[in-house]
Amino acid sequence: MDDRVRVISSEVLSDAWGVLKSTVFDYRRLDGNWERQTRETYDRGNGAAVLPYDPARNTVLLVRQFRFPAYLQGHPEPLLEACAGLLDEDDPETCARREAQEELGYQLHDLELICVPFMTPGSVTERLACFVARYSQEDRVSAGGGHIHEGEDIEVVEMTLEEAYRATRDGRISDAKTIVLIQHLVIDQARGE
Ligand SMILES: Nc1nc2c(ncn2[C@@H]2O[C@H](COP(=O)(O)OP(=O)(O)O[C@H]3O[C@H](CO)[C@@H](O)[C@H](O)[C@@H]3O)[C@@H](O)[C@H]2O)c(=O)[nH]1
Ligand SMILES: [Mg+2]
Repeated sequence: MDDRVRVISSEVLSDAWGVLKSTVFDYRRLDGNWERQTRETYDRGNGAAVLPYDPARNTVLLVRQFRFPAYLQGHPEPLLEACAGLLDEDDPETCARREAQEELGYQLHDLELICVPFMTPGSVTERLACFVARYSQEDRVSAGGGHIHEGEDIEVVEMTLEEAYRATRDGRISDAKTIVLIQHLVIDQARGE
């Protein structure tokens, strides 16, 4: 795309938790004509998410936490999500393991990278490395719950994969990364993998 995009100018609108920029650029359309556009982008780094699965009991581990942006949108309750975090300085797998210890209180095995989607490509720069992993009850190392001093207030929720899938259908789970990972496990099971 480098021959179809020419950045003209970029302005930082906010540099607080993340960096919000407004960029003016010329874009060459499919018909060959150049068009000037302005787009805002929000960059707060990349992240990793992991859905641990216990094949012996057919269960998954999730976190339930308050998300202010979802609350603003009228979501009545804390969100049920796959455990996730921002990479900071870590590679995606190290981040996923770290977040699983901090938020879930579990040490995970056999992490498998499923996909690295853009979650909101129209405005947010972030890519999210999505993993599944294996766990058993013996892998519990702490109560989890996240960092209190960072305002995290996380409940660990275990449910059967079947129940989690039903929750993606009836709206109890409405977080995209979580839906992708649950569907991945369900499809693998249906294919006998
Ligand atoms: N002070 C402050 N803290 C913030 C702000 N925005 C988020 N935080 C806090 O910073 C912490 C970040 O925790 P992580 O576990 O590292 O990230 P996360 O919020 O769970 O993000 C993950 O999930 C997102 C949503 O699905 C993903 O988009 C992201 O990639 C990541 O994987 C959370 O306690 C969150 O409340 C902010 O504007 N200001
Ligand atoms: Mg998190």
